[in-house]
Amino acid sequence: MLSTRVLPAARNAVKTAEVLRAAASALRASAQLNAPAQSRSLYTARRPSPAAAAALTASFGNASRAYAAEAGGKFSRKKPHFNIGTIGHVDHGKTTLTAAITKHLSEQGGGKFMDYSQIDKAPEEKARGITISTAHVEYETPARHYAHIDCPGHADYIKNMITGAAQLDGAIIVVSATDGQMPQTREHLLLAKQVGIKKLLVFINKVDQVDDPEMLELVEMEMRDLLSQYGFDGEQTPIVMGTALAALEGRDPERGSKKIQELMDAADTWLDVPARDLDKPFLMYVEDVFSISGRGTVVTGKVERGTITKGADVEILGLGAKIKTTLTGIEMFHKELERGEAGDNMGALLRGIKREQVRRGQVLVAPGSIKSVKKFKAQIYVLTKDEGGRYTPFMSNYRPQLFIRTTDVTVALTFPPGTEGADEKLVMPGDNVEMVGELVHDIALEAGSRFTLREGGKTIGTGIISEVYEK
Ligand SMILES: Nc1nc2c(ncn2[C@@H]2O[C@H](COP(=O)(O)OP(=O)(O)OP(=O)(O)O)[C@@H](O)[C@H]2O)c(=O)[nH]1
Ligand SMILES: [Mg+2]
Repeated sequence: MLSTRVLPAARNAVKTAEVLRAAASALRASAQLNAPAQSRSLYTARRPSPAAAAALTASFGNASRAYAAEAGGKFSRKKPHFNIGTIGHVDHGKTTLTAAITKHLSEQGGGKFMDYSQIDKAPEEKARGITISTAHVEYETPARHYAHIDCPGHADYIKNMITGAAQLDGAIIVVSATDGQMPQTREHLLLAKQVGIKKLLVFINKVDQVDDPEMLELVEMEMRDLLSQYGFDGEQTPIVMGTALAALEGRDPERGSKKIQELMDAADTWLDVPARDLDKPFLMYVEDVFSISGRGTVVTGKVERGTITKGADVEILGLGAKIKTTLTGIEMFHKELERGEAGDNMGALLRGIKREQVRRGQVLVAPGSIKSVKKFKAQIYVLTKDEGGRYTPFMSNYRPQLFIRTTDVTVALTFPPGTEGADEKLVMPGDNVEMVGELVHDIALEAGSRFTLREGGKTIGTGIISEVYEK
């Protein structure tokens, strides 16, 4: 059963993640303080990272993971957790559907009913200096535990999806039967694709307002076309038609609650729970490098994902390097370990590597699991001046610093080839724009990597990579 304590806790997801990060860095700091001066430990005195880098390297993906962990801790951990959301054009019924789902599932013991007004007054959260209003709602089916995100406005969806402040593993795109697909239906579909959402569900809402069954068929056909157009599975994607309002008001069960049940059954079966960080290929970012006499070169940093065991082959990647080596020792808090895993801050002893061969900004990875590239395509949200961003627009060939993990590299941003009027085109503060980036040094990047753009000491944008180019 749902605990009422979960909801306020969940709303504070971002804050919670901040606290967790602060705690983690305090732990690290104390580990350093406790290190004996002449220790042969892998943890020797560490240079403090610049404050800016510390703030920026914190990945916002963590916020939702912390959120999931926190929420999950109070539910049955046996159930897989899934981050779902409602997306779609203004007024098509996203919030009504969210409320209807909680009502329907609460009647089966799958959570607490949240009425429309509770969801609609979404609290504001801060992510990377950006204010986002997001309602976090929770419920469970017999198969899964869901955290559901509903945003009050189009701008909030854009920021949320790009920053990943409340990451979506999958989404329900709501489309009103009276209007069919509308501009934001398409924009949200495109964004969903760009941020790496693999599968969607469609809910065609307000069927009570349409008498002509052919009209409904048409909306469905159009949606299937549109899904395919944006690279989703237009044929197989479940499309459920119903009325969220009837479900919420407890009338017309044939088109109300039964359809909500159908939608949740489709969510349980069609939407795949993503691989947990632990199951992904190993990646650790290099924060610092030491030479320990008699032992060799040690790098310290955080394991972003995957697991590693002593004796495993790894690759040092980025900033011009691609070096195969073997990890001959793992240490955490002055203890030698056999295994490190996602979330650990560890020291890694590398065989046959000179101190000069490895540096901050590179990564240690499972060989071949990620590429180091200079060029990529990304979806970027440009902060407004009220969000601490630029006061003025920028043009093609703008060159801010790109911050990712422990490094920052100058990037030249241009419009994708074929963009009309690219030479005169302006990017305004507040815009969501797709751009091609070219870095002055190569770094390990892949689709889904999130980054921050800074200029003159302030954050001016945030982005997510949709594609990398090897040449
Ligand atoms: N007739 C009818 N009206 C509905 C249905 N679902 C929602 N509505 C109404 O449509 C209007 C918009 O619903 P919301 O749930 O606020 O839509 P939304 O997509 O969350 O809107 P924004 O958050 O403003 O983008 C409200 O007046 C709802 O009562 C339905 O199934 N049938
Ligand atoms: Mg709404």
